[in-house]
Amino acid sequence: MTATNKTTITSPIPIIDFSKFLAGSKADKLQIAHQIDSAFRDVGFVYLTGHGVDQQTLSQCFAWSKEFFNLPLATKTLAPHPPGGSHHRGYSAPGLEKVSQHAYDAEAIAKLREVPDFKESFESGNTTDESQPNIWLPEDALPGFRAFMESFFPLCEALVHRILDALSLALDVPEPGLSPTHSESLFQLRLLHYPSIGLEELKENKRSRINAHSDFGTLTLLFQDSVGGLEVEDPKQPGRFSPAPPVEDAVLVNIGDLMARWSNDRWRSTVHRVGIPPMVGGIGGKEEEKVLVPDRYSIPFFATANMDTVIEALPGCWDEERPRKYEPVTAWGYVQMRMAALYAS
Ligand SMILES: O=C(O)CCC(=O)C(=O)O
Ligand SMILES: [Fe+2]
Repeated sequence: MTATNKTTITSPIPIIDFSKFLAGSKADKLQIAHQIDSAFRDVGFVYLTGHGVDQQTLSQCFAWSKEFFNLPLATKTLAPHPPGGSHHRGYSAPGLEKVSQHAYDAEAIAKLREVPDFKESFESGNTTDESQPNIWLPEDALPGFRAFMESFFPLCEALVHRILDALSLALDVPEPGLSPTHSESLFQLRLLHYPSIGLEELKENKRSRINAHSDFGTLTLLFQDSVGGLEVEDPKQPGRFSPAPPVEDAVLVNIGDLMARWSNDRWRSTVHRVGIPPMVGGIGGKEEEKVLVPDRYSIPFFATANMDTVIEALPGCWDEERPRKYEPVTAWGYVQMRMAALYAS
């Protein structure tokens, strides 16, 4: 089954009922693990329903996100994201971060930053992560926000671990599988707000929502509101994008670059971007002149492996016919290289 939403936008991304993995028999678990494996091989993305994070909690998370971004700029900047890319926590105002696709030299990064992403974000990590302490607003600026985010974080963390269990089963990674490689809290919960913007600005590429990029960790969970606009590149036809519309009760899960490398490119780290939503004439929608593209809110949760994990081809991902393609690298060395490109100095 592939994804369709209420306005029948079709997408190449399959929808899988993860409750059959979470609570099913051994045979059910194996079946779901193989389905996820095949989605990650084909498109690098999968929708999971029955993922165990309840809808009410998710609605609350979106409501908190809206409240946060509705605060005056002067208040939001009381939790400022530090300059540079090594401490990825706190609030980033529109225009600060430009997502780049494998551009490491200063000139290439400067060029990408000419079309600013028009979005603002708030990042938080695990409360126990001493390498990147969280940066919160003073409690009285938005009472309850911190407590909610601290309670939402472990729900996403738990889901990532169960998806890693499924992947371990698919590859026959010996017990305890991949889950322990994510035991040290290198996760990042991001609240994203794309403010309402004139359609022409997006069409004429004066500003973008989020530029085409791949994620650079292992797995990303993405919860999105009903606005749409997320698009994924066809791995077989670079430059051709199809919609990844919001699907009721589903979390979208995708592979990041580190996991693609770890799997010896069995799984794809697919390029994606946020463009004009179908409802105002984006890919898959009707050509209609509306002046304003509505606000979009999304909540990605990024996972990566413990920094000392040596990333070298996983079992089941290489053999004589498919030799190992990459030198071993630690997760930390790899992430640092990618982060440096995010915030040009
Ligand atoms: O807002 C979205 O749906 C996409 C966000 C995203 O791709 C990212 O933050 O890496
Ligand atoms: Fe992304």
